[in-house]
Amino acid sequence: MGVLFQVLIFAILGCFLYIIWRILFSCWILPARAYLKLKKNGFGGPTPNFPLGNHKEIKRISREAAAASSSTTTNTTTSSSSGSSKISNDIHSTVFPYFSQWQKSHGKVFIYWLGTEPFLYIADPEFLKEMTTGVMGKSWGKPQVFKHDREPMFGNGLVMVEGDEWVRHRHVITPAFSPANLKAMPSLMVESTTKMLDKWTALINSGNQEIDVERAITSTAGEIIAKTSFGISYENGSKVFEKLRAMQITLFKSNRYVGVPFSKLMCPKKTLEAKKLGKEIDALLLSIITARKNSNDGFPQNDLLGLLLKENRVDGRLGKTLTTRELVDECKTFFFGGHETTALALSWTLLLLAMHPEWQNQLREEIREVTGDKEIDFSKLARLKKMGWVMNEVLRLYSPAPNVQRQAREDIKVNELIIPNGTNMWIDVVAMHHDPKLWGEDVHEFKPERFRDDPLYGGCKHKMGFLPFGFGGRMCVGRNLTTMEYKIVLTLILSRFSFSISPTYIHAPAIVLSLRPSHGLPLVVKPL
Ligand code: HEM
Repeated sequence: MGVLFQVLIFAILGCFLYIIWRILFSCWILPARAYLKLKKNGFGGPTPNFPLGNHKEIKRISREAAAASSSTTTNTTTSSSSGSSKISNDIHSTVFPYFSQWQKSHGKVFIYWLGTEPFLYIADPEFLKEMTTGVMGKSWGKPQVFKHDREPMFGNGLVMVEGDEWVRHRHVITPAFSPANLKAMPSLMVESTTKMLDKWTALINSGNQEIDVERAITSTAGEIIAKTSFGISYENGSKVFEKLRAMQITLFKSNRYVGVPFSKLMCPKKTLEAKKLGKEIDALLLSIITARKNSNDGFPQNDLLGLLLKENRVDGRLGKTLTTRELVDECKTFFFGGHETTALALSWTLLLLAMHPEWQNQLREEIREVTGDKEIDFSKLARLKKMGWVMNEVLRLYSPAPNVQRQAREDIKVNELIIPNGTNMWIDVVAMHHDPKLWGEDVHEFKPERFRDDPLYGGCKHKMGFLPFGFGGRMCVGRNLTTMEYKIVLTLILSRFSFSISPTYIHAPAIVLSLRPSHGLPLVVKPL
């Protein structure tokens, strides 16, 4: 009995010590090792504290920036219905105040810490080029530390998968976005946009001239992606959207301590809530996919789901196919990645065009030249050149995807430096898009003509300095679809309405995963 008891005590003690060792190893020893390796390479950065890393400082700087900007809100709010001179496009220090502050002391490449996770911050395009040259798309990882938060949103969809799995997913999905396959989509886009604009007319006729265009466009972009991805109505798709939105707010608006050991246990309610919403979305999407697979008429629709099902790309016997479970995750990715970013690109465009009525006129003129007062001919969209410049300039100033993330899956050599396997990277797109050294002293001005002689890079002094759709093999798969939607929706809006900024608009861009206007975008809209 006594011996048995002793063995039991030793076993319990052994387990306890093992758990303590595991915790110390992953929370302290591993991060300390990574820290030393990065330090040895000469990277500087703000001093971290265990176990919060730089979270405290991030929160302090954000608080101070918010207080400073709220005291100047009255200044940035427009003073007249058409006035806009006080809205500043210089947004980096508002949306990423801590990076903006740290850049001043540590330069454009440094290390900061989210909890016990070191991140290499990069806002230097030359460093980015050196680092990424020779690393294939499939060799990049996505930071493990974000996966927990992003999993309910994107599952194991294209945005999250890595290695050979990423190659398989990308191989299956890319053809669905080819220009030939997108041909069926413009009519769906016109239908949804016309419905939105008819509502605007009705609102105006009933004496209401102010419209929150961000809300309206987000809803329309949702309807468009629901139709172009799944051939379903907005009414059916809206259930998915409501849950996705609720999940986004739960995950990204709360005070979560990402990277801090056991931080998930600190907000168990939110973690469970996000998991529950994720499961509900999966069930809804699975029922849509199953209904399509079981439908007698095969997969006639040319929406993204139809294209993937038709070509035996799901549950097929060929090696390069997706399982139904994987397709659910891809659908979630299209739903989320596909509507919010496009809606934001359009919303920020309307803000900038409201500030620059001369550009509204220039675009209207171009539309007339290209369409000749007829309905839009989709084969002519590429001829809307100025609209292309405007789109690029908006994506530069207000990039809906404000950063790109990577994690090294092997040691990466950059000249004499070694970035160790496992290092997280945060590429600050907003910083590079607002860097006067890359764009000139007029960097914060809305000047679409930058892209006249250099349509791809807008005269940026470095080709890696303009990254609205990311870079390398993992560049956005939906950019053709988005450009088509952008040009169609904007053409229809400009053909029917002119708009100026409402006096109630408050300029407060903020990051909630994407770059959004915090208080919507009320515009004064007038029929032409
Ligand atoms: C203005 C609109 C859009 C912007 C600004 C945007 C931006 C981005 C960015 C920055 C990335 C990350 C690239 C990287 O990691 O290097 C990305 C990836 C991706 N985007 Fe978009 N996107 C837009 C529209 C869309 C649309 C309409 C869809 C689909 C319906 C879509 C689907 C995806 C997918 C699936 C990926 C992951 C690609 C991969 O990792 O292989 N995006 N996007």
